[in-house]
Amino acid sequence: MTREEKDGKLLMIHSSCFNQELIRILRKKVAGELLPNWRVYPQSNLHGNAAIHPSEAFLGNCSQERNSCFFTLHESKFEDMRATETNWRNFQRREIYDNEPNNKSTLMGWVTTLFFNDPEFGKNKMEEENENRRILNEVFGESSSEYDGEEEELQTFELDSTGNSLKWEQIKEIKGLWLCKDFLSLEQQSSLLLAIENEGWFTEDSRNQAMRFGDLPVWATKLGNYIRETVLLGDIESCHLIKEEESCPMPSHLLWREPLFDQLIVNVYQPGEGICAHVDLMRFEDGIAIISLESSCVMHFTRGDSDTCCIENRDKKEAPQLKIPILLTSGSLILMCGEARYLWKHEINRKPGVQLWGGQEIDQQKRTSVTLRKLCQPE
Ligand SMILES: O=C(O)CCC(=O)C(=O)O
Ligand SMILES: [Fe+2]
Repeated sequence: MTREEKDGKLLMIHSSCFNQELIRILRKKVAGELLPNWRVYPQSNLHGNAAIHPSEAFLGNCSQERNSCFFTLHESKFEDMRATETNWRNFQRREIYDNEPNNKSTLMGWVTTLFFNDPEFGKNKMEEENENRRILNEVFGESSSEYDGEEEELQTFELDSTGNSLKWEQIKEIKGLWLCKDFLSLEQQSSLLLAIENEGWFTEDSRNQAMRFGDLPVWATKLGNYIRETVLLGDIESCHLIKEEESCPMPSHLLWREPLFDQLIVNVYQPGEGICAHVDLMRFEDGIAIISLESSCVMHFTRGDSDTCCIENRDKKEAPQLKIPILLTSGSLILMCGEARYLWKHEINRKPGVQLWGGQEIDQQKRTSVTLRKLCQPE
């Protein structure tokens, strides 16, 4: 165990004006540059948000009584912060400001660190630790490698954030549809396929679909967390939409729900097999993710209600239905929110002659997809 893991440092970020911009700053500047191994998570039972070291040691209360060290960050001081990470015990308070060069900067929040090996702080009672761990598990799913039973599964699927931004493409014809082409590296794709294989769901050829509700396998929870990170860190291609909520692959009210996903479908398609045009059932909330593995395919989107298709076409008889093709390559992720989720049907027709891209027919092999959704809460 490294010193860092033993220390169980917890970095807590507080903000009264929590928004996407703050999260981006945190991800890029705090988690990405200063502490490359730290992750930013939402914190449902504390105010603001917390960045937690991957060892995800313990969850502590943020209070003066518990001897926490306060500091705040200022954009111009990041270099300085990197150099003086060990000085955080100095109880300095530094603040996070937005980064508008021409405007007066506004305070966006502040950061607190807790050092669990601090002699004063380290007198942790066992009970308290267990309770803290329970809360962590509830919020993030079990993730600590200290749990014996998970060891094997953890080894088969790791999604360590590189802290790098991945490119997101907004599909301009379909509001709420975003594509992240390089979501998973080749290595990550193989380890995800291995994790799926290890579930033993598809040992019989006749089975081509597996579903899980509620507690998802660890690898699926990790996948969900990684989706969240990728959205937060995302390199978003210049957008034609100006409204804040529409300029992000997942609106914040969906991105920060807990859990992000609690329903999983793995579909396996043999060449020629696909899925009919449909809108996903209303029992699922908004915000649906599909990860594609193995053979590429073209997914077609058509308006669910053709009457509302295009205003210009409404009066014309037999107006051609708008059909938008999206190429889903292996390792890609699409996110469907809002109109893309509710007003557009999606389908994969892998019959010969239909899977065309760039004027060429796609060479079809086996395709696997992972769909992650959140069940609606019962009324
Ligand atoms: O396999 C896919 O890519 C799509 C799956 C899908 O749309 C669904 O399960 O509802
Ligand atoms: Fe679907």
